[in-house]
Amino acid sequence: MPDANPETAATPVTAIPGNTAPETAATPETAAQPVAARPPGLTTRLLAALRRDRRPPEPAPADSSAGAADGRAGPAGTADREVQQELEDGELDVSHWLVTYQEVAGTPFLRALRRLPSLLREAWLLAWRADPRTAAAVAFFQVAAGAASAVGLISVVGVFDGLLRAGPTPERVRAAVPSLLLLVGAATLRGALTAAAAAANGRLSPKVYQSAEMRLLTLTTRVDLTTFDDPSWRDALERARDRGIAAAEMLVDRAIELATNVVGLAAAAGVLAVLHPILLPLLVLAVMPVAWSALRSARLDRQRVLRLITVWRRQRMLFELLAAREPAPELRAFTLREFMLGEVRRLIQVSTDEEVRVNTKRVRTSLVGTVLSAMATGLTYAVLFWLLWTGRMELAAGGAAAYAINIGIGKLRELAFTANRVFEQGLYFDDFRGFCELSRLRAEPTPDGVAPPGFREIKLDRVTFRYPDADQPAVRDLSMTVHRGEVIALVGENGSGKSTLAALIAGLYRPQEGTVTWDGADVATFDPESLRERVAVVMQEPTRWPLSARLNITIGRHDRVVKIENVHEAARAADAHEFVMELTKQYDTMLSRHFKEGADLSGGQWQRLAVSRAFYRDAPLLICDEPTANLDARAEHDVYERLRTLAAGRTVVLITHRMASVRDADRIYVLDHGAVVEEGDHDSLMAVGGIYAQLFTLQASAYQSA
Ligand SMILES: Nc1ncnc2c1ncn2[C@@H]1O[C@H](COP(=O)(O)OP(=O)(O)OP(=O)(O)O)[C@@H](O)[C@H]1O
Repeated sequence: MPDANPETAATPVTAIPGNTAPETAATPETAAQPVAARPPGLTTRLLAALRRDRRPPEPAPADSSAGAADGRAGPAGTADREVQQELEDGELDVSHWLVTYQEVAGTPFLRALRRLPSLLREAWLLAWRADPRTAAAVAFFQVAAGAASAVGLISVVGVFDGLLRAGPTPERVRAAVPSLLLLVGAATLRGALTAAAAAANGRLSPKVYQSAEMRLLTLTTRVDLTTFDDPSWRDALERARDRGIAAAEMLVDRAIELATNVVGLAAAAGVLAVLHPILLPLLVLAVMPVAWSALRSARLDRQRVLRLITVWRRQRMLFELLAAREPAPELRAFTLREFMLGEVRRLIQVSTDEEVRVNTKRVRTSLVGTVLSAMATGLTYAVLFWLLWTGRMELAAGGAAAYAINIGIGKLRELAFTANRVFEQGLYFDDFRGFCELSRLRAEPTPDGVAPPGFREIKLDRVTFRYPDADQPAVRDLSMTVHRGEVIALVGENGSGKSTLAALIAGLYRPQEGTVTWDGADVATFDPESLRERVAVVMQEPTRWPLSARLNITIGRHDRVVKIENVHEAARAADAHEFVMELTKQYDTMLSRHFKEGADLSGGQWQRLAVSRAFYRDAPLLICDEPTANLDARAEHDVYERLRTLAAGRTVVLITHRMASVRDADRIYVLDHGAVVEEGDHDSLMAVGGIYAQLFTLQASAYQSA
């Protein structure tokens, strides 16, 4: 899979073998200097503005207008410090990439090495779960290719033995031929097996990715709805989605690479051990500078990522802003194009400077490493010559040993790099695993009970519900009874708990205290899916599904065979039919500008579609959370007329701030701070002269004076 993250996309992470050298790694502080020395940019100020938005307004500094005018000086000059403070406070969290990279950069090699076996086991399990047959095939081909390598190496001994024995040259060549043929055969077989392994891995790799992606989505869609309001879960989701899925795939790929290197190395080491045991430690000695330089180089790379991660994140944010449709009109209206592009250029310059700086360092590292490596290899060969000189080794064995040393050094070098990558991917994969574990714990319970097809009454008994991390309950100690066929209205000021109460009635949230019962049966004993089958909801902010107009209605009951007359009926009931018929392809029009011939709708038209969807669902309980907030007066009137007709035989729970729309409701509940403070029909509530009467009179007088 191509890596979609700018962080990694911009990072050719595969370290370059031989890219060695002792280096004085720049500290993050020194590297951050060029970034900090620049004037604060747009994103910095955007972030600072965001922060200011969330706080009570403060008196503007005297020079604020000047600062805004030049876009650099004045209050913007303090923006970097403010944002830095934000980062330290954790308000603007950029940490999840940082955390992993810090961990990678700081983990000692030996500790990383100890983790390798468990990571390899994980990789194997991932591959096995995704496609056991292909995983087994990859393993078989890799091991067989390694065995063919070993045979090839052993045959080299025979070739040297034949060529270097005493006697006339034609005879020596003849003696070497069988081993040479074996060598060619082994090399051919190894090539074929490696190709087969690559082909099998080509099948396995996307399957691992898909299986990880599906696992993530399955668990995400199964969690309790309140989990979406839990910041730690969202953070875990972001980490798992951004890097975890790709890490699962890469972990398997890197693990296969590692296994291949291990088999190849074992073959070379085996041959060397047979030829002369002292050659084994010599092989390790020869490769040490290479392994060391590989790790140094990788560490340099990680430090670069650490330094640039915020810059890349800002770049990505700006890129999305510039390429998205929603901000496009404002970008033009405020003639922001050049200004924003200038900001992007500035960020690109920062990262380019850093890339150049690190690349120069890596080249220097490589140079020193190569010299050290050459010296160590020279030492290995010196010992080999000494063995030959003193007659401790045959000349033929010496030739084969030189060949095996060469191969072994290559394999060890690759091994060092691959082990490093497995460890790195393992850290990201831990994020994925952590998220899966967390989501399993937060999964919604699925009891065996099935909700009845209908109900006579729904009863809430002393229900209290609190959002995660909220100080106060959104609904507190609330009791009410809703009967079949009634229209119930929930009114109250913003934040009084109406939507939360509606979600509790719909079974979308489970109360922490108290019970919700359908004809006496606690809904907590029902499979939540079966309960929701009986409920239709018009959300306050209905989802704008990027599907055809027809599907936008029929997904209300997606498992029912579509009859076009039912679709039209639902659309007419919500006043949506007329405008849909005016679209280019009527009900087949894609409702997204991202598609060819796609159309977008106005806020009110989307709302009418949402109401149509709920009508089409045809459920005994209909919950409408401000279904007409975006509708014009006539459409609103029509929708309420139809709601009343539709309510026959059903129960409608209506939330609205338009008091005129609720006066015909059978019962009106007035909420305040999550509790019912008034209850009754319009006339009785007006007679009481409480909150309802005040709100109603206020709106009525506003209309009259308008
Ligand atoms: N997802 C959430 N996480 C945390 N708190 C929430 C969440 N949704 C709502 N709240 C809080 O719960 C309380 C009740 O919110 P709710 O949306 O139910 O009110 P409402 O009466 O429907 O408001 P409005 O009229 O503005 O739609 C408010 O204090 C709100 O801040």
